[in-house]
Amino acid sequence: MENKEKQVFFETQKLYKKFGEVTAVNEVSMSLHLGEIRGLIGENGSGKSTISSIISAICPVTSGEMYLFGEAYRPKDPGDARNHGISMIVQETGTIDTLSVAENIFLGDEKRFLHRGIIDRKRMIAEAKKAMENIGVTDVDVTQTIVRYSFETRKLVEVAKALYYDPTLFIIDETTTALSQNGRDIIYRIMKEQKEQGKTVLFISHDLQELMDHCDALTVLRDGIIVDTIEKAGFDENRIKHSMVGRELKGDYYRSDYDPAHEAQVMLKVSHATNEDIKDVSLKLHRGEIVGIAGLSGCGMHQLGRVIFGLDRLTEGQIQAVKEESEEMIPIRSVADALRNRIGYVSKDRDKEALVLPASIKDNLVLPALSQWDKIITPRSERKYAHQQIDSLAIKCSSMNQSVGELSGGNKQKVSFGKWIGNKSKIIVMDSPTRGVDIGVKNTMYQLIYKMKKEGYAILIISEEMPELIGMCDSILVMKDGEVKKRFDRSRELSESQIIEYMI
Ligand SMILES: Nc1ncnc2c1ncn2[C@@H]1O[C@H](COP(=O)(O)OP(=O)(O)OP(=O)(O)O)[C@@H](O)[C@H]1O
Repeated sequence: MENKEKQVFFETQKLYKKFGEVTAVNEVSMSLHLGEIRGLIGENGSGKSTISSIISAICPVTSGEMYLFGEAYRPKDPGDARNHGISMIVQETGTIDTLSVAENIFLGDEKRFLHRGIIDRKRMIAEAKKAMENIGVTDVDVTQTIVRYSFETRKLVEVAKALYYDPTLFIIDETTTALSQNGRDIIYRIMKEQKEQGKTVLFISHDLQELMDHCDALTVLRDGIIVDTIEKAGFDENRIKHSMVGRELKGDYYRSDYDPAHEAQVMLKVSHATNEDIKDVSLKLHRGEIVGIAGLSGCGMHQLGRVIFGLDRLTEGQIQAVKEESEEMIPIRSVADALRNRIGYVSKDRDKEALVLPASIKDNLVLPALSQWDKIITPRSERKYAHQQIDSLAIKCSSMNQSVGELSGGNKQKVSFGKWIGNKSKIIVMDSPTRGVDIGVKNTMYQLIYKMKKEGYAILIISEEMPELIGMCDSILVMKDGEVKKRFDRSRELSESQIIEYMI
């Protein structure tokens, strides 16, 4: 049932989008009202990003019409959409590494600072500062290159950029699950402010709870078709889940035992690890153990994952991994050391660090396995391996030869995760492993992680999602200001608030 009291200002009629043989969006007709926060939910690959990209003119439509305040709306490009009052935050990083924060904010709109044929940099910097302050972020130097900042800060720069243009429709595509609680709170506050000003937010997320908490209505997509639109009064977790996947989701979401036991053998040892982001971090990861790392943005947890995989260097301390079939500990100083010693790493920044976007799904899945397979690799064994991963993770694709860049965000994440499963890596660092993954597949991933524990893998999960850490880990280390402040062992009584106390 559509909300009748508020004014409809935006409509789509029979939007249709095909990518080759794939129908991503199928006759989607929806209306948005002024002053509402509308959630868009659906399984990975159900068409959410495609619809938003059509609305914001990032992606051309195959057929169908859009109307803005009753007038036909056919934007030529994202700049044109922005001029019509529509801005979007994309799921992946939408910023350019080599540019400064200010240049990123005004990318494509530099002409607004043209003065007698040259760009007035001073004014650009002042406006960029203002844009950041508008969203309540004051600790970013807008003259610095954006690559110096964390994933979260880069996302907030995109938010500042979108809001600078005072959009009537602000589209947020699956951004919050990549943010810490602090970053999420900024987004929630902005959504509320937009609503209070009589503007509209289209909010895409896989986190049912946040959708139910913050949205006025939810539109549910399945295979490119709208299957339901539910007003707040009718929000019910089971109804939404059922509507999304078309079946009942049963069983335990996380592991059901509370036994933190693991084997005695140390697989990974971090001793007094120190660099500009982390301070004197020591931990041990045993065979068959899952250790979680919790913390707020800037606490150093993502950087800890990077040093363990040899991506970042230490100034003091060391990382050691056990040598295969022995007790000997080998120092890890580079990615090559990490791979040789069977360490895998699911990066949070999947497009830049985890995947080769133009390469096929098969090649991406097989790549890390190649250096570790000891038998002869044939095209047939590669295909068999890729098939197994695609099936077990329900990767939605037209074939294993499809390029990863064409997949939906959640399906890319499944490839990034699948790369390290089933090969010979025995120590796996997972940074935000279920980012952007729908609830059905999240469940499969948790079962796989648990199975890996039982098979003797040593797993480190770095995550902003506390229920995931509490639900899956044998112990949780809480980081703050680069240091480990507290350790909790798995227990039925452990709660989010106990952990948060040490994060802030
Ligand atoms: N550039 C592209 N080329 C080919 N297929 C594409 C392209 N972009 C999207 N698709 C396909 O369109 C379908 C819908 O993808 P879309 O990204 O809209 O899904 P989504 O609901 O946003 O998923 P997620 O929750 O994983 O982000 C998927 O099957 C996807 O593989």
